Amino acid sequence: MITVERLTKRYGGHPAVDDVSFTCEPGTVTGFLGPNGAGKSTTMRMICGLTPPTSGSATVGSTPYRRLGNPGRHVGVLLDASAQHSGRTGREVLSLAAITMGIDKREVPKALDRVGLNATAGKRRVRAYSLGMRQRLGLALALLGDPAVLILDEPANGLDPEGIYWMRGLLRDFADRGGTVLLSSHLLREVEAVADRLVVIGAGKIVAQGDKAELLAQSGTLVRAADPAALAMVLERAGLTGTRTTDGGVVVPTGSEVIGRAAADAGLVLLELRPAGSGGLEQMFLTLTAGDSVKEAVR
Ligand SMILES: Nc1ncnc2c1ncn2[C@@H]1O[C@H](COP(=O)(O)OP(=O)(O)OP(=O)(O)O)[C@@H](O)[C@H]1O
Repeated sequence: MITVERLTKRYGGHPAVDDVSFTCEPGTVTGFLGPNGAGKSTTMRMICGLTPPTSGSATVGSTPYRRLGNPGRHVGVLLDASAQHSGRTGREVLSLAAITMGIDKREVPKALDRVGLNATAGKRRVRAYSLGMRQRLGLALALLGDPAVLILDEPANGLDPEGIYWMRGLLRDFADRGGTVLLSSHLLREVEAVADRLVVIGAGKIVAQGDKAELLAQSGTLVRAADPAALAMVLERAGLTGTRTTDGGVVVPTGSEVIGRAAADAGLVLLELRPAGSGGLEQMFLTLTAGDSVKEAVR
């Protein structure tokens, strides 16, 4: 369990993280989503005791990270895949961590195997690793102490599609066995595929959070008509404001019945009328965290 209460971090007068509160429950994957510079890394660094908060608090299993004895046995952390000493081999990185955590070194080959790094990769120096291999090594390190909680900052960066699919399976399995996962990304699709809950942050503030299915259900109705101009007029007359999707539909923040009746009254032929689902979440993400960097996030 991770509990974040009113965390705030100011740099100079600028709030990088502003009054952020959320919890991550055992058995769930929480997707921490926001565009570049939104405050995800700063929040995670505060949870892990690396950045002191200006105010507020964070606990892992009801204890502040810095007060955890042998923290690697409680929480696995991957904040920066390139933080490892580049002159060490993957095996050495894990062996040193095993000694620090009091873990049998025989666990090291198993840890490498768990993340798809073979014996040859384990003997190579980290400087020769691709970013994807570094992410895998970082994940092996996070999992080495058999923790109940995982905190991962953009772990899919540098992984190829097969690697991303593999990682989703690993995180899903970890949560299904009772683990708690907090996973950040600036890519909606990446998080949406694996998360049970979403926490969306924009400019340091939480802009939405909740159960993924509930957020999807709240995300409006997608409507598409044979005559888009006539649909626009019908919506306007009904006092509804929609957001155009890239493929010609309109997401309207209301239920399907209101739109269906308005269209029927106007004799308008509808081609599609359904819960907006992930398309709506995409629109919500764009609206809530409006800014240029967000355009990249929904690709
Ligand atoms: N050490 C620091 N000193 C000053 N400003 C900082 C520092 N660390 C972060 N910031 C600022 O805080 C804000 C939030 O940054 P943060 O790295 O937490 O965002 P992020 O959501 O993780 O983005 P990204 O995905 O780009 O890493 C940004 O405006 C950033 O410039």
